[in-house]
Order: sequence, then structure tokens, then C-alpha cells
Amino acid sequence: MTSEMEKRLFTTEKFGGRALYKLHAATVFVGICMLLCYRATRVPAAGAGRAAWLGMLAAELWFSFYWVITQSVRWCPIRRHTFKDKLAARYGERLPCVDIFVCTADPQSEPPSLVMATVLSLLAYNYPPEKLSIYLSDDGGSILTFYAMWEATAFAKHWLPFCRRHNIEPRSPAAYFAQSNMHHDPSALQEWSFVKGLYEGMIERIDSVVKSSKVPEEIRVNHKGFSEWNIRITSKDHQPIVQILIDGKGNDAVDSEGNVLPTLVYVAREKRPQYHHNFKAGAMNALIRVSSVISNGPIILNVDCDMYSNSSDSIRDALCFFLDEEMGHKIAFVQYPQNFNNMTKNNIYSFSLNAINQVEMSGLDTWGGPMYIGTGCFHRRETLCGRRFTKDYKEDWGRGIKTKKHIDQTQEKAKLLATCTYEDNTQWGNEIGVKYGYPTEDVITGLAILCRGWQSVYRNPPRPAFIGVGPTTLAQTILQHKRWCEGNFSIFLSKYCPFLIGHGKTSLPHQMGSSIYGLWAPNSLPTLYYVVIPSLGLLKGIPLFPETMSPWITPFMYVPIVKNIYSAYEGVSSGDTLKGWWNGQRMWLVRRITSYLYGVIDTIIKLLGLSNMGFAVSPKVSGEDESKRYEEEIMEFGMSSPEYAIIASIALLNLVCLVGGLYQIMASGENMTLNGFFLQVLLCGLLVIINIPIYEAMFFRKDTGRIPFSVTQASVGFVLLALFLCRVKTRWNKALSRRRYKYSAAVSSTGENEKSLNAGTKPGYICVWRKKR
Ligand SMILES: O=c1ccn([C@@H]2O[C@H](COP(=O)(O)OP(=O)(O)O[C@H]3O[C@H](CO)[C@@H](O)[C@H](O)[C@H]3O)[C@@H](O)[C@H]2O)c(=O)[nH]1
Ligand SMILES: [Mn+2]
Repeated sequence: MTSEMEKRLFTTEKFGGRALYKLHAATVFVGICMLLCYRATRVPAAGAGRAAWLGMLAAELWFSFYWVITQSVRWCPIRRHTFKDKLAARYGERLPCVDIFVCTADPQSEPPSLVMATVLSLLAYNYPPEKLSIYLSDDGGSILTFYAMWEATAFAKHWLPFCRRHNIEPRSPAAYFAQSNMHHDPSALQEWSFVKGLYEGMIERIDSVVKSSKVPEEIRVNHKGFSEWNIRITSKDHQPIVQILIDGKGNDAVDSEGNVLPTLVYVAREKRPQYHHNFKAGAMNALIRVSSVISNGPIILNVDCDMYSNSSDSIRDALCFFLDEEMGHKIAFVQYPQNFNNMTKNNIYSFSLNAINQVEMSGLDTWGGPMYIGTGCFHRRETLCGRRFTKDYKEDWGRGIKTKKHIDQTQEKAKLLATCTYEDNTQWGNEIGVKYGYPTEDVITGLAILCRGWQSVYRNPPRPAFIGVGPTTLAQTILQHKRWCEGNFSIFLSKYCPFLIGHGKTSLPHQMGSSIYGLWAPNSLPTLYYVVIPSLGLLKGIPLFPETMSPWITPFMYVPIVKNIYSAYEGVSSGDTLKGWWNGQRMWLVRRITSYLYGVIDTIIKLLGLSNMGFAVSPKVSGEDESKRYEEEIMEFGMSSPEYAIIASIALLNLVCLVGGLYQIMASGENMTLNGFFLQVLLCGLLVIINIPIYEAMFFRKDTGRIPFSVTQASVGFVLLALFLCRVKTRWNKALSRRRYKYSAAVSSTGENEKSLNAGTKPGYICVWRKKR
């Protein structure tokens, strides 16, 4: 037994505190059942807020269902630890070839200097250089990016030996120089300054070339690769370009100390307007093929262009899983979390993904493996290419092209694999490679791999393996989440729905866990309902919750309070501040009423075949003013957009309802009235408090990031309209209920009966309130 243990290259550890968690979940579950039972058995008579009541029931049913779904990943999450020393002892440098794919799409929103920092960090991995190949896919087909890469090639010859000699971390020069002060010994200081100077010089040249959008003629003569770009080339219309900038197998590819360099390849697959290019998925598939004739490593690491390597041992770390004797042969991919380096303390847009990274992915790992999230993921080449799991399959870890070949011939061969027509009548994008047709190509590809019998592993090391750039404005966050939720929702509605495709192949908790993100989008509707109707009910005197004296108030208090305490605990223990968690709640609301709502609408439009899929690239840079406000944690609006109008309208509506409702309660002068509306006041009040930054942006701020006046105007219009519609409806209801009195003697018309307040089952109540006013 112990000798078995000693062999393992990794261990698995369960999260602590699960008994307590399960106990808490059981009580919440009981609370939910009671709450639903109350809702279902107290439906008021028609006209007395029955529709509103039934809506509440539907929303609560949905929230309960969703809560159950999210329990799967919280039930028993696990952590993985690796033993890199054992790997070294067993394999030494006899390690497999590794190909790294970096995707970039647009030199404007993804500045080449940022992309190069990522590329350099990958080149500098602590890994045998002759076994390492880095491919940059440039969907922008831009000479500016190619130029930047040419510059990075020259800089790498100094950067790599510097990293190795001083064993520095992180190995992205941008990140390293941003954090390192000159705390070296004097002898190293000189070298440090020299390399820093080289780096800054390079960045300056790259940025100025990008700014002018033109590579000077005297530079273009330095590399024949530049001749690929003539005046007719645009990002959407060009021939395939494959340029091997460093041929790791060539004798001339050495750094300033004579050591071999990793292979470095620039790829811009062919683009023609009449051919659909399938966004990042298309780029990945082109890279899979191009790399197969250049290096053909059995392991493929995929990162986004902003995700630099933050830890030079990550490849070895991931290999501890693939090369493990007991489990290794079952593992298709090893996923690392997405971390960000541009987060502010309290995480104003809540993009840290902390709960997902720390809890949910670990929870999925228990049940068969995390999803593939598009970046920071090590794949087995064979599984990415569609291989099914079989017990007898043995990986050829020695595979890969290691001998020197004629570089021009290789490039020509590779270009043929990157044409628009290559995939015609093939299974690429379907059974082979990354899947097409969904804005979250990563999630669906990972799911398909797991359904072919493989497992995946989630690894979240103490020192983050990859760090990227998160959105720094509200608009960027909304856009990103719209793509994500739309992608995942359309997967959920397709034949790839985890419950369908996973049936009999993955466990039920895994299917539940992988549906969490697919069900983000539909959360929008019940959420919208919950932040509008109870508040309007407060204003209009329609009670929708049990009153304070009723025992039924217990589950209505218990469930949200305990859920939120747990969520705050989870946030804080995952690295958020308490304020960060609170900001997260605001963003949760904002995303649900904007991104997710749009996600639902767009998915439906797409299902009807009325529009095509898109992939809006997240900008990795922002303006100076914007950045400043971001650092000060002030929400950024700026331009006018329908999303902001929704946010502002909801905020304003709740303010009006709270003020109006409280006024009427006070005017009524009866405690009972407050009793009946206590939870509505609480809910509406919380919504107002959470929306404080929105009111500030509407009415008080003067900077350019405030909510534009036109949006404020529109939201005032919407709120007035909502109130007007309500009024019409109340009048109508009143008329209706008055008529009903005649038939129903049992109805209390005074409203003084305590029961009549309870749950708004008595139509007389509305009238009473109006009278008193
Ligand atoms: O036509 C395209 C569009 C995008 N990209 C690249 O795809 C990556 C991800 O795009 P980004 O705009 O940064 O999106 P994010 O929302 O940050 O990306 C997350 O979500 C995507 C799916 O929606 C995944 O593809 C990503 O890997 C994952 O990090 C970037 O490197 C882009 O350059 C392309 O190569 N071609
Ligand atoms: Mn990104």
C-alpha cells in the first residue's frame, strides 16, 4: 500500500468542514420546502394579486431548483497536490514534447506588447527547450503583431538566460519589471538594468509601430516573413501565413549564452470573407494541424494572449498528472484557474471568479473533472483530436518531431493545413478538435471529451500558474458575461445539454455541476421579477410575504439569511474582502438583469435562426480616466446603452417604491401595516442600499464615467410608465374586488382583521389602505 502511495505523482485531498456544510444545506433545504409549501397553499383569489403571487411562486421554484443544482459542486470538493520532485527523480529530463498555443485576435484591443509578455513568459518555462514549441495564432492577421514577435525573438535571447541564471518569477518581463525593485547584489544589478533597458526599448518600439500602424521599411528587410504582407491584406481577407521565427531544432537558434531556444511560430490562418472562421475555435484547430507538422508534441497547453505564465514549473506540475502511473492514462486535460492581476481590492466588477476557482471547479473535479475554460489548460493532443477513452490505449510520450527539417518546406506544408477550405467535408469542429457553433467553444469541447470516457483534473496551486487581464469597465464585464451565459445556455438547450449528452456517461452530480453555467441565463427572468414585483407590491399595498406575526415568516427569513451568510463566508474564504463580496452581490444583480437577460433573448433569436453567432473580444486596455476610476473602484458607465437604462430603471423603481411604500405605511399609522409588509420593505430596502452607487452615478457624479443624462431620463420614463400601468391595473382590480364583495360575505372589508393582511388573500385590504390615505 505505502509503496503504491510512494509511486503516485499527485495526491487528492478532501475539503474540510463538509459535515457542517451538509447540515447547513439540509436545513436550507427544509426551509425552501416550507417556503414553497406556503406559497403553493396560500394563492390569493383572482384579482387580489393572484398573478403576482403565482409569479413569486414560479420565481421561488426556479431559485430553489437552481440552488439544488449548485449543491452538487459544494457537496465534497477536492484539492490536488503534485510531487514535482518525484517526477524529476523518475523521469529526469526525459519528458514529453509540449506545444503551447496562444491566441490573439486584434492588435487594438489586445496590444502586441502585452501579447509578447505572455509569449516571453512561455518561452522561459523551466523545461527542456528542444521539447518546447510556442505557436501564436493571430486572427488579426496583423503585421504589427508579427513585428512584435520578431522583436520578442531578439529579446528572448537575453531574457531566457537572465531568467535561468537568477531563477526569477514571474517570467513575463512586464510583470517581473513591474514588481521587482533593484534588490539584487551589485554584480546582478548591472545585468538587471541592462535587460530592463532592452525590454523597455523593445516595448517602446512595438508600441510606437502599433500606434503608427506601420512597420518601417528598414525593419521589413530584416526578415523575409514581412513580405507576406502586401497592401491588399486585411484582417478578414488574407492567405495563410506560417512563419517559424525560432527553429528550436536549428543550430542557429541559440540564446546569448549559446543555449538552445524553444521553437517559436507565428500563424495567421487563411481568412476569406465568404468563409466562416469560427473565431477562437477555428484558430485552435488550425494550430492543432499546423503544429502537427512542426513539433507534434503529445501535450498541448492553451492560453489566451493575456494569460502569462506566472510560475515557470507549471508544465512539470501538469505532467505529474499525465505521467502518474495509476490515473494518468485516464486524464484528458488538466485545467488551471483563471487569475487576474488587475483586480482592485474590493473587486468592484466581481470578475475574480473566486468562488468558481476555489470551490465550484474543485467540486466538479470530485465528480469526474472540471470543464475546459479555454485558457490555462493542458490537453492530451489525442483527446483534443477526438480519441475515445479505451483501457488499452497507451500514450506515446516520446512522439514529436525532433529532427531538423527544411524550414521553408515545413512552412509551406503547414500553410496548406491553415487554409479556409481544409476543413470542408471533414469532422473538424465537430468530432475532431475544438467544437464550432458556440461562443463558449471551450466548455462544450471539454464536455464532449468527458463524455468520450476521459477524466479531467483541476489544479489550483498556491502560486497561480497563469495570470491574465480582467475587464475593467462595466460595459466589458457585461459583454463578457453575455458571451459566456449565451454560449453556455445555447449548449444547455442543444443536444450537448449535460443531462442529455452526459446521460449514462457522467454522474448525475457532474451533470448538475456542469449545468450551473448553462443556467446562468435563465436566472435573469426570475431575478427581474423578484426585484420589481415585490417592490411594486409594496407601493400598491399588495402583500406578497407572510407577516411578522406569522410563523411562516421563519423560512422566508432563514433561507435568504443563511444562504447569504454562507455565500459571504465562501467569498471571504476564497480571497474576497467583505466589501468585495457585497460588490459581488451588486454585480450578480446587474449581470442577471442585463447580460443574462440579453443572453436569453439572443439565444432564442439564434434558435429561431434569425441571427448568427458572434464572439466579441474583450478589450485588454482602457483609457486613462477609465483606469483611474477603476483603481478608485468607481463604477464606469460613460456612454449610453440600453443595459444601463435597465440598471438605472430598476434602481430608481426600487427607490420610488421604498419611499412611497414607507410613506403609506406611516400614513396608515398602524403597526399592522408594517407587519404585513415587513419583508417587502426589507427586500426593497436592500435593493436600494445595494444600488447606492447607481444613484450616485445617475444624480451626483460629475465625471465622464457617470450615467449619461439621457439614460437617467429614459429610466425616469420607464419608472413612470411602470407606475402608470400599475395604477391602471389597481383601479381595475379595485373595481373587480368591489364587485366581488357583493357575492362574498366572508371577505373582510375593513382590513383590520389580522388575517386579512396575511398574504394578501383578501381583496378588501387594498381599498382600506387607499381610504386611509
Ligand atoms: O475570433 C477570435 C476571437 C477571440 N480569439 C481569442 O480568444 C481568446 C479569448 O478571448 P477574450 O476576448 O479574452 O475572451 P474571454 O471572455 O476573456 O475568454 C474566456 O472565454 C472564452 C469563451 O467565451 C474562451 O475562449 C477563453 O479562452 C476564455 O478565457 C483571446 O486570446 C482572443 O484573442 C481568437 O483567437 N479569435
Ligand atoms: Mn480574456
